[in-house]
Amino acid sequence: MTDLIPHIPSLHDDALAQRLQARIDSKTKPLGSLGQLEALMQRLGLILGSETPLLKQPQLMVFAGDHGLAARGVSAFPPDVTWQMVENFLAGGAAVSVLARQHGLALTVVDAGVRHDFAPRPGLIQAKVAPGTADALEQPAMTADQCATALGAGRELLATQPGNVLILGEMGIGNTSSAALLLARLADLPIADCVGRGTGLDNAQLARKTEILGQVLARHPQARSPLEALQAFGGFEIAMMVGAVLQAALERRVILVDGFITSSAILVAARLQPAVLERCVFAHRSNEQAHRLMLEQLQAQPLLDLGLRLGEGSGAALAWPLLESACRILVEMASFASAGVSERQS
Ligand SMILES: Cc1cc2ncn([C@H]3O[C@H](COP(=O)(O)O)[C@@H](O)[C@H]3O)c2cc1C
Ligand SMILES: O=C(O)c1cccnc1
Repeated sequence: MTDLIPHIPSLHDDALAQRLQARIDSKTKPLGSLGQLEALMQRLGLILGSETPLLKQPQLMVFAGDHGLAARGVSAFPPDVTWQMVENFLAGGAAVSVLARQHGLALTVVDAGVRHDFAPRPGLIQAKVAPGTADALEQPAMTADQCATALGAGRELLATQPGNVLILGEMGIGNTSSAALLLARLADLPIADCVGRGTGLDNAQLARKTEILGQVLARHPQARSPLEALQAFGGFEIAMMVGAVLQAALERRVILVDGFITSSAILVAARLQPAVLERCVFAHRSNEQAHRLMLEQLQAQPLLDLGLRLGEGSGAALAWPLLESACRILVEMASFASAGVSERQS
């Protein structure tokens, strides 16, 4: 399994960071006045290794999988919604489909483990490990082999994608449960702090979900390493995202992270290879309550806070133009010298 995990070196480069800062500060604006966008310019410049970074052929990849645990009623929606939404993505009707079209993002849906047979068509990658994970209350969601297969497939398929940006999205009824379990175990937090309403549970349903997830954690006391936790709690879409993220990090691509579930894949990847985080841009803070804690664990400053709680990659697609703006400003904006604008007096 460990040969599936590449070493991700740190991007630390003081000289480039200083050149980037000098370039940002030379622009025709008061120092620091572009706020968080300036930190984004630094980050994109360091990831792409340039003072004038160019974002090329961004790939929005929606990883989909079903969850055995969903049969326990941990979601407000039935498991069939997973495959039905995959059809909706491919037909161009989902929120993320609309946003991808608006921003010219290539949208690919990856069947990592949906309990449904899809007809092959453009925009769909068939990489099904199995038709859904096992019920984590009874056994690990995946076998060690399945977990390794998902990681390897995620790495391989990312390696065949063009461009230098990976935009993460996901679909899988029940997957806020997997994300909550991963957060609870890997950050050693109480499950009550990690659980959320997902697709819209009421108070009684939330209490039931918390109870079930507490039992799942108790069922797998030995699953403490990132890979053991991933195997125990699932799902296939999260495991495949971990593989894709590791490969993207290795190839020095920008990784644009969406909400709570895509962040859980980053949490696993970062616990395996911490320098993954240097390649990540966090699009937004989700309304799934535990995303705040998740972002703290990842020491992440999200760009947006719009009260979204959808997933699919929708928040990442909405944040995409900010990345484009950051690069354009670095490349196109005039400096005090080039524009002949007077500098600050004191
Ligand atoms: C129609 C519909 C579209 C969605 N698109 C994303 N999700 C989101 O909801 C699911 C996670 O919430 P839970 O853990 O409560 O099931 C994931 O599939 C996620 O992407 C959706 C959910 C629904 C119902
Ligand atoms: O933040 C997310 O990714 C999220 C939150 C609720 C439901 N589905 C996804």
